[in-house]
Amino acid sequence: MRIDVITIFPGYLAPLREALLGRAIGAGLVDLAVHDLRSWTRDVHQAVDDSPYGGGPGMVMRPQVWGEALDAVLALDERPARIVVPTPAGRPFTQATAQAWTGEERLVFACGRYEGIDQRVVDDARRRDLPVDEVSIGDYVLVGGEVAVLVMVEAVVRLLPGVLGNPASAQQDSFSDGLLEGPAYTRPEVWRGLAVPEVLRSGNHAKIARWRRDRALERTAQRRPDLLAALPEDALDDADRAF
Ligand SMILES: N#Cc1c(-c2ccc3ccn(Cc4ccncc4)c3c2)n[nH]c1N
Repeated sequence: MRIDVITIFPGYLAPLREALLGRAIGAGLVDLAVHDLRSWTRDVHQAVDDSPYGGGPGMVMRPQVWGEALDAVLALDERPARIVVPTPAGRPFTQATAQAWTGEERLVFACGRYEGIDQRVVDDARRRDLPVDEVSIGDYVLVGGEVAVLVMVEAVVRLLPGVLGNPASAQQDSFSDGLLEGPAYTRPEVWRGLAVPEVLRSGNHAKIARWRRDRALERTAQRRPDLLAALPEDALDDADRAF
């Protein structure tokens, strides 16, 4: 997978070259390119924003600069790309989104700042039949798209084959089966008077699996009843319902 990020703060994306993601790049599983939006400005001040039509607070990012930047970055590689525009007004970015994007050959992230990017940039891309997703990582407001890109790239890349040491980890993630994952424990057996649940030390794999499923159902019911309500009919078996 090739990942391109266009931003006025390239340094914000430096963490993508660290740790697990850095190793995925080093192993050739991911190609990452970060581009400074100001490279496509033509004025001495390298202006990327202007006042909003209709008035209101803040500034809006100029369509000319973004249009030229996206055209140039898309032309760098012939692989088909999905354009991703983080925005507080976007559709929710979820584990399902991350999973779906693992099938993309290329992702191009457009990081806005100020009050966002002139809408015509997205409209122009869509009318050219380019796939564009306007997505939000959560119901809170950030200052720009860079942090959202860090979140989304990590969520996607960790799912790519060969990235995680043990692929089973991803299968047991929260949300992978529609539920939150339950509690985890490691040595010592007793810590500050708190013991590891006995069933986890029993060696009885059927009992352990049942206990873990019950804890996941319990935690999901307590913390995210919306996820429980959204489960498909056949997601819960009789043992689950008995819980
Ligand atoms: N994904 C995501 C986001 C963002 C986000 C993303 C891109 C931009 C570009 C500019 N801003 C600042 C801004 C824009 C409009 N209204 C208010 C503030 C951004 C915020 N905030 N919260 C999220 N969950």
